[in-house]
Amino acid sequence: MKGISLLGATGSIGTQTLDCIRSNPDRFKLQAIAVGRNLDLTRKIIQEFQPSVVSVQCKEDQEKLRAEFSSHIKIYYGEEGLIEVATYKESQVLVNAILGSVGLLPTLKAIEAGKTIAIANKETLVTAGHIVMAKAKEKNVAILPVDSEHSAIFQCLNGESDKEIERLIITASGGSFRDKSRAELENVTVEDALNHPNWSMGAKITIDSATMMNKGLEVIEAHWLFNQPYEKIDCLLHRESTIHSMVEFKDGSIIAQLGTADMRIPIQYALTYPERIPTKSERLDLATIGKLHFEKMDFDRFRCLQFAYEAGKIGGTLPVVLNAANEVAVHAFLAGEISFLQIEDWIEKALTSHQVIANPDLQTILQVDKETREVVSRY
Ligand SMILES: NC(=O)C1=CN([C@@H]2O[C@H](COP(=O)(O)OP(=O)(O)OC[C@H]3O[C@@H](n4cnc5c(N)ncnc54)[C@H](OP(=O)(O)O)[C@@H]3O)[C@@H](O)[C@H]2O)C=CC1
Ligand SMILES: CC(=O)[C@@H](O)[C@H](O)COP(=O)(O)O
Ligand SMILES: [Mn+2]
Repeated sequence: MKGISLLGATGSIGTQTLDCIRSNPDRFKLQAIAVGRNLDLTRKIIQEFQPSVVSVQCKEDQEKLRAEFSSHIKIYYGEEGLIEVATYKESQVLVNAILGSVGLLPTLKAIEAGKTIAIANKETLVTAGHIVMAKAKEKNVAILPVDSEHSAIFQCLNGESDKEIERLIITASGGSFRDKSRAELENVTVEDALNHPNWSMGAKITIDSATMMNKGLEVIEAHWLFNQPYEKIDCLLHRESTIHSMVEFKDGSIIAQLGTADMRIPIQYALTYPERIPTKSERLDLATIGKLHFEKMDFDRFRCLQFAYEAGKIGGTLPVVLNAANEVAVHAFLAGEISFLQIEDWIEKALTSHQVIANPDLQTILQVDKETREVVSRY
């Protein structure tokens, strides 16, 4: 039986992880969960899965749940709670499906505690990939990708050594506005942006997909997970999201991973790796799909992707700024405070005004993250 700690249990990846656990009660036991503010769903999860540890975002909610549930369930809140969940002694695996850079610290603590990490949260690797991967190596801890593209690349690589790889090819759906010109983007609404053509996901990543920042974050994530230089990481527009990503090898062979747009497949693979077991997911029917389409990525059209490549290549604290500015700008867009195109303006302004610090330690990363949020919130 594999004990699982789950950060972000009430979210899109979190609830799909619960579905994988629910489908395999003989294999997995949900031991600990962290959630944000969705108490109604949290109550249901506690009743169904009876985790030993629960963490909520704020003290007020901790008090509410403490009054409702038996003292056998330990209820924490805030950063301390995230760490309690991530390092819970009965869990072998941490699924990091929380939103944003708040996922970094608990992940590092879980690595120190020797937990296997199933990582969906991109922000952890984007902001501190050098620290996370070094710590994982030191502690001999596996970092297993959940993000569909990275799971695809992981499966295509299947243990091939670095020197066999010619390039990684990350596919991109193009998001909600892939058929709009830049002029047409001037007046798009939040509702339009949240209408992803292929995937059902949380609001923030759906906006990232529309700006192409999601692909930018994935490029940086791939750089760290697969130890490849940015020059060997390409993106390809593929509107069907049927091929989740590919690897081209030295001999010219390209290996691709395909599947339906159902995150339960990569989530479950991270939980059962190296085994594969059945899922309830719909099967891919290529004869019905008929055709797959591919287009070159347009970096003028999708400026956030260009920003991410530049930030990744320069490195240091610049990816921290990229991520924090993006989180604040997307939040402002979702709140109706700025337009869609202002998201990239805010990110560009934050990047160009930042003095890069090379090889930052954890404290510096957390400080730059905090300062960037403060600065960008005042734009
Ligand atoms: N959705 C997808 O298909 C994919 C997502 N990812 C990545 O996975 C991560 C999660 O995405 P997704 O599931 O879509 O996001 P959602 O917005 O659906 O869920 C986010 C989760 O994090 C919780 N949360 C947010 N802030 C805090 C906080 N400060 N403290 C504690 N909990 C918090 C939310 O709690 P609550 O709702 O209770 O407030 C919720 O459980 C992101 O990094 C995303 O980029 C990667 C690949 C695919
Ligand atoms: C499901 C998943 O992994 C998302 O990151 C998804 O890939 C978003 O798709 P696009 O960013 O390609 O629109
Ligand atoms: Mn993805």
